[in-house]
Amino acid sequence: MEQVEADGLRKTYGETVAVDGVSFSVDAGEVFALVGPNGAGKTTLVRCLTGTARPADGEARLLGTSPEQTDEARVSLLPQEFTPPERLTPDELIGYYASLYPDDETRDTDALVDEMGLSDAVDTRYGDLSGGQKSRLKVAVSLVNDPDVIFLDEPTTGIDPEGREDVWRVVERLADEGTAVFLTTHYMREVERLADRVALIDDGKLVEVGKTDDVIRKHAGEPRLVVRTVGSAEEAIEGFDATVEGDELVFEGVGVDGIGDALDALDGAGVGYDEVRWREPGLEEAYLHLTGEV
Ligand SMILES: Nc1ncnc2c1ncn2[C@@H]1O[C@H](COP(=O)(O)OP(=O)(O)OP(=O)(O)O)[C@@H](O)[C@H]1O
Repeated sequence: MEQVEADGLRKTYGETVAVDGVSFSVDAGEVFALVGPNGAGKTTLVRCLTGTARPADGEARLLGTSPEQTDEARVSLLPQEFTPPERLTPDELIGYYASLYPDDETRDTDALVDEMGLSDAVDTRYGDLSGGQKSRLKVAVSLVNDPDVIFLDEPTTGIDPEGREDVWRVVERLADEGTAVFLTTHYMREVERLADRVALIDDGKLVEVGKTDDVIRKHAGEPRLVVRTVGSAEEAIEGFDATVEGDELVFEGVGVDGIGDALDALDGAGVGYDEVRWREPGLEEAYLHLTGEV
């Protein structure tokens, strides 16, 4: 079932068109990622969908109704700018947010604290937590009401890799349990790991929406084998379908199966090399192509 829908959504601030005719939908159990450059319109789009940037033109629907009429207890929003009071501890903060909802509609808060890796810090004041602990606590707070739809606006910014992994596991579990997750992020690895579908917004418009794998296949370009030659790359290139970049030979379009043959051919031609790199392009490359940055 479609939990979030945008149909021709448009939001202006004076002369600025922050969101410009955006349409898409997010299903239950789906992780939908929104990516785009700074100022592209991501936060504004989240605000239109959650009813905090109104009025907007076009239509936004949340759990089948307008954002203003949606049952708030079934929705959660973790905004970028959420800053809890410095003096509250995780225990107090989570307890406070849990108290805003009926008991049977909240998660087990001890389990939540544990899952977010905060058990050792439950009594530490927010102001004394590390940056990563603060971010994980904010995600934990956004989960207390066990929402059917959750909007996470850059939830892992400033978190170390281990803490990010904790957040990712929670997001995966949420989606497995049927929650619709709307995620904005600047980390393409996060999207590759979590998102069923990705939308790229640039200058207020959706430039691409699709399954993450399809978007990568369509826009990321070819894999590259890069070989650093011992002698001159200019001389070594003779007879090879490659290009020279500095002291390296670059073979475009060589898949993982082709690496052995390419190196055998170099060996056969007596070309020495001391470093070989191969990379399958991912969402990062697709993003850069789509935003015209390469
Ligand atoms: N309340 C507002 N008043 C005026 N202009 C705004 C307002 N909110 C957003 N904008 C403008 O709308 C555009 C989109 O901003 P938005 O914050 O949605 O981008 P974003 O993609 O979330 O950026 P970032 O990745 O930096 O968080 C920007 O030009 C911004 O300056």
